[in-house]
Amino acid sequence: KKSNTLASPPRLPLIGNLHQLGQHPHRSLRTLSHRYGPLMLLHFGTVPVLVASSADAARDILKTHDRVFASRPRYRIYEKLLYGSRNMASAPYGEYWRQMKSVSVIHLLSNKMVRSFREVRQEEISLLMEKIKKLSSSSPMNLSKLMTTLTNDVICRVALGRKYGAGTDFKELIDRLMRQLGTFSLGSYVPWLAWTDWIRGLDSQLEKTAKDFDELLEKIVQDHEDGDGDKADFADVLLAVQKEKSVGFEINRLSIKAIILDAFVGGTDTSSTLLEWEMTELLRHPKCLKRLQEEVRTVCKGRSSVSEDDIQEMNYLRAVIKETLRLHPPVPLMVPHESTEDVKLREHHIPAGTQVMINLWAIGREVATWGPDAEEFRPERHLDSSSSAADFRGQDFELIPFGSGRRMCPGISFAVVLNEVVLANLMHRFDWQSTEDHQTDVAESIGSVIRRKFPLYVTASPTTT
Ligand code: HEM
Repeated sequence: KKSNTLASPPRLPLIGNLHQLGQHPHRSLRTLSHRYGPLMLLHFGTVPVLVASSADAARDILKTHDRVFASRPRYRIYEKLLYGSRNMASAPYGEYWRQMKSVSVIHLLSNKMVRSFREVRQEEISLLMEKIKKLSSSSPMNLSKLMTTLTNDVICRVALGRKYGAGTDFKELIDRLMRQLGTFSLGSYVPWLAWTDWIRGLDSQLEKTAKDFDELLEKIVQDHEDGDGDKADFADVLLAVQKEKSVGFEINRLSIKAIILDAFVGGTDTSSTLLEWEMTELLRHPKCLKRLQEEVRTVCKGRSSVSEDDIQEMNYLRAVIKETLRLHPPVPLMVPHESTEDVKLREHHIPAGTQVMINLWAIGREVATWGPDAEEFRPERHLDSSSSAADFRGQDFELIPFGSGRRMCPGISFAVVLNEVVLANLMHRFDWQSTEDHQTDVAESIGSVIRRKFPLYVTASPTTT
């Protein structure tokens, strides 16, 4: 292996390695990496794609050469659905992205803003608890759906100041958007095959979704301009930033809508998926469920709900969350990156314009890091500080479910606070049982956010203490 060409699985003309991705690319790519190594070069159509499948390879890309790999590929689907990629998540690396990011980090997703939405979280959790209580007396309930509604409602209130439930079909619209973003478009990789997308009718569907979404966002922003503006949701804050012109760049209407869109695209499915997998794994591991319940109930003895101040003392809760993020990173192949310059990576020459996929799912299951029981759900491993005290905030490359480096998820604090307090309340208030055939069901959906293939049905009974 002295040559400095990267290992590549054999490819077909035209489509390259696309046929090897299968239904679940994170799985197929891991299998390929066992044969071709933690750093391999594939071709999606004619596009070179570097695939990293180990913590070391991820570190080389996201830390050592962070700046070179900080851009995003242009996908037709993103261009169509996300304001010509003028949202933060799909903007190419450069001045525009930097400004969008600084507006988000300073004004929308800072710890101070996250704290300011505490009441929103509490209210929505109370509503969820009421709903579950009502449903608990009848047949099994669809917990997946309840989790989706909760995260949609929280993000709606935070971003837009109110829920868009009955009356508008906002939920259907988000659903449609997320489904289409996850659609694999052959035309993105084989440009001269773009007509196959057209034949599939994809293009006109994408255009319709983009138009529907834009009309809705336009109306919402308009409402905020006309309103009294005493609340401080994302739309209010962005309009104020626009007025002040204080960030040194003029944020226009389109950027405002694109940033709001980012919160929905980046925050809704990811957050509900994590809750879904946490409950799935806990139900499959009753001992863990019991231990977590005991912890939560001890800390919150005598109180009817868990508050955010209580979480501090819940070590096992944090271990359960970490373990779920390890085995089920909601975005298993991260969001694709692209290099902007030629670079030498471990003796290999990587030309500018190479796409990069980091297989977080494979990294979380590396035996070299996690030991022979890497495939097992065992939260205890995170309590035993000697073996692995890996944090998931981007410093420890064995566990980077939110990415790392310049493009790392800016919504991490937002997501973690919500996740902790929802899960703790679910544990505190109810006893849980899965319906039998779902006990072992860990089948996965397709798309870029990987949730359960089938909804999680459970029965709940209110705790008596
Ligand atoms: C459990 C929840 C979440 C997970 C697992 C998650 C994961 C990720 C990952 C893996 C990336 C890509 C990082 C990279 O390319 O290097 C990302 C990017 C991003 N996330 Fe999250 N995320 C979550 C929640 C959120 C929330 C709640 C928001 C906003 C309210 C958000 C907004 C974004 C944005 C805007 C980006 C793009 C950043 C950029 O391209 O510069 N995410 N997220």
